[in-house]
Amino acid sequence: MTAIDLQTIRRELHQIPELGFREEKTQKYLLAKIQEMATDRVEVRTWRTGILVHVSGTNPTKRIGFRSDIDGLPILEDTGFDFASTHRGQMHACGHDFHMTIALAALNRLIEQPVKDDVLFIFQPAEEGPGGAKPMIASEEFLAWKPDTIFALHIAPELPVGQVSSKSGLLFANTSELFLDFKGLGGHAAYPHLAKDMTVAASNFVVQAQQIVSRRLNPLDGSVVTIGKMESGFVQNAIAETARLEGTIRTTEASSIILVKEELERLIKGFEIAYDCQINVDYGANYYQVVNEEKYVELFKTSLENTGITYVQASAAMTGEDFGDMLKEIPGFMFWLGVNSPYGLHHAKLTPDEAALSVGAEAVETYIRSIGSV
Ligand SMILES: CC(=O)N[C@@H](CCC[C@H](N)C(=O)O)C(=O)O
Repeated sequence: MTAIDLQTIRRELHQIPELGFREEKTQKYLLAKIQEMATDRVEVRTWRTGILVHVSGTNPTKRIGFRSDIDGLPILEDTGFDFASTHRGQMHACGHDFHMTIALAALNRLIEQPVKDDVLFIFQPAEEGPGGAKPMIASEEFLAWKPDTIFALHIAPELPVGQVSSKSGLLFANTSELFLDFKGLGGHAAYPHLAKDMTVAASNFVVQAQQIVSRRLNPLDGSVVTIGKMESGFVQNAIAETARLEGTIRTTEASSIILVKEELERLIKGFEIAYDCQINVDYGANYYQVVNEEKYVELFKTSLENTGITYVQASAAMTGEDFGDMLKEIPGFMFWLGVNSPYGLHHAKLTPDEAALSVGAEAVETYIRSIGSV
């Protein structure tokens, strides 16, 4: 595939972002591209909205897995691109359009020039939520082709094009989604003393929850509680009877997720008394931390030595990834790919540089060749 093809594919995918487990158009698009390049060495299976592509090696002793996530986010795009999302309110704001394009490019090269080992390309749905990795790796389709080692990449807006980055050990945090529904007694805006105002309760809850991180957890353990969405009431002159908070918990220690949840539940009990209301909590999806195995990070670093790609040491980040659930079962690693965007991940103006597409494809192909041809 030429640089032009990569740009076209990325732009076409960018226009059709879909939320987790609803990636029907994306799946159809990917299947058509895979079909164009398939030979008798290639077998394809679908799992829900995901796809598994198996490329048989010439003399296999193991199977190498490369995973790309395929879903978008519920974010209203504001890039001004002439190839912006055609699905209003949904955007590839986490670079999964890049991840898929790079996977297709590497797949194409591996089909044209196979290695000794088998290679499995995994197009996984629902990374942003509710989590596709766990159910996918438990599926019959996946288990039939379970890789011996696995890897994945994620775009890094803050790194320049031409740079990749990783580390052994912890790369990404443990996560848990957080959904809170408040129910009190609504009323007229002019009579606050006769109502139980859920806007005030939820607002105070957001502030108090921040103190779990600063006052209840060991400061040496990294943790984050972020409320990304808040909704309450219907009109400016009525007291809100309901409120909803949506957020996420992140910790660098798997056990700290439990502590944060215990503290949240204490807070909930206190708020129910203080604000005379009911609060329902739902923890949604949980992802296990991404832990890279040193051996594979070293092999990756070595594989890049004769390319123009620069490897730099990463620090752990509080981002989450359900790829952590794959790495818990299958040894491997994940790396960051520099894409030099002035706006970060999950921003409505994320603008990764398309020059990074060929860098990503080269890094993936080079690594597979280096461990799959020996
Ligand atoms: C790389 C990245 O940005 N991943 C997401 C994963 C989201 C998990 C889940 N929906 C949650 O918010 O806990 C991230 O936000 O880090």
